[in-house]
Amino acid sequence: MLRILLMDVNVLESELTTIKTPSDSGKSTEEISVQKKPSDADLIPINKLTKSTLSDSNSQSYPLVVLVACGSYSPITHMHLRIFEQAKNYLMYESPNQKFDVVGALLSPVHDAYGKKSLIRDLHRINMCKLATEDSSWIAVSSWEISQAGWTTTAETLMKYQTVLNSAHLYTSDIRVMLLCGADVVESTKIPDLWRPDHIKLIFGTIGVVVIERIGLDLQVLIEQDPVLSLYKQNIHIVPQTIINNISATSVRNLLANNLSVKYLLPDKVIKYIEDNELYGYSKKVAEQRKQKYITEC
Ligand SMILES: Nc1ncnc2c1ncn2[C@@H]1O[C@H](COP(=O)(O)OP(=O)(O)OP(=O)(O)O)[C@@H](O)[C@H]1O
Ligand SMILES: NC(=O)c1ccc[n+]([C@@H]2O[C@H](COP(=O)(O)O)[C@@H](O)[C@H]2O)c1
Repeated sequence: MLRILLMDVNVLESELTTIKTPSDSGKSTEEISVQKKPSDADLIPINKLTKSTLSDSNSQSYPLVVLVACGSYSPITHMHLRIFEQAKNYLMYESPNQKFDVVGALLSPVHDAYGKKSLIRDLHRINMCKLATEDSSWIAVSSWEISQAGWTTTAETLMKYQTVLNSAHLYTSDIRVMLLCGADVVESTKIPDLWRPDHIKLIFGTIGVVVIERIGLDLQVLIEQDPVLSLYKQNIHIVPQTIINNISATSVRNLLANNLSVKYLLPDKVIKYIEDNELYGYSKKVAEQRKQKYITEC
C-alpha cells in the first residue's frame, strides 16, 4: 500500500524515512514525504468541536469551553484520556459552582526541546496521541507545539489556541480555552524559575485551570497556602477523583523497559505502535526469546 505523509518540514525533515506511521490496515506501508508548510489550521484541529449542549437544553446559557491539556505524553496512557472525561463530567454536570459547556478538547504534546529526559521524539508522541484519540468524538490532537522552532510556554500555547478559536467564529457566543492538568502541574508552579510570574497570573487569574486531583497531594491546602494561587482560587476548578486511577507514564515506561506487559494501561493501538517501533526499550527480540523459552518449557 502506498501511503502519503504530509508533515511539517521544519521539524520532521530528517525523520521521514525512519518512522513507521500508524497503518489502518495493519499491512506494511511505504512512505513518501510531501513537503508542505502547515498552517495553524492544519496543526490545530477544530473538526471535533461539538455544538453547545447545555445551553441548547436550557434557557440559561453557559460559557463555552475548550479544554487544553499540555503535557509530555511519553507515552499517552488511559489516565491521560480519562482526565478529559473527568473534567467534562465535572464542569458540565457535577460542579457545585459555575457550570461550563465543554464543546471540545485539544491534547497538546510538548516540543522535544522541552528537554525532559523521558521524552521520546515528538513525532512518535503525536502519532500515539492520534491513535489513542481516534475513537473520541471530542478530543483532538494539536501538533502546533511540536511544529514550533523550540519549546513554547504553556501560557503562550493557550493564548495561541484562544486566538485561533476566536478567529474561526464557530459559535454565536464567545469560546474560552481553559488549561486541563493534574495536580502535579499546579504544584510545579512553586518550583523557582520554572514558571514566569506573569504567566502564572495569566493562566490562573485570567484563563482558568481545571485540575485533576492526584493521590498524595492535597490541592485545597496547596492553593490556600500559596499567596499567589489563593488569589485566583475562583478560577481553579478542582476535580475530585471519584474512581482512583494512578497510572503514570513513568511506570508504563519502566514496564516496557523490562519487556513486561502494559495491556489495559494504554490503548491497544498505542501498545502495537510502541512494539512495532520498539520504543522505551521494548525489544521484539527479547519478546520472541521469552515466547520460545515458554514454549520449550511447557
Ligand atoms: N494519574 C494522574 N492523575 C491526574 N493527572 C494526571 C495523571 N497522570 C497524568 N496526569 C496529567 O496529565 C497531563 C500530562 O501528563 P504528562 O505526560 O506531562 O506527565 P505524567 O503523566 O505525569 O508523566 P511522567 O510520569 O512521564 O512524568 C499533566 O497535566 C498531568 O498532571
Ligand atoms: N513555564 C511554563 O510554561 C511551564 C513550566 C513547566 C511545565 N510546563 C508544561 O507543563 C507540561 C507538563 O510538563 P511536565 O511533564 O514536566 O510536568 C508540558 O506541556 C510543559 O510545557 C510549562
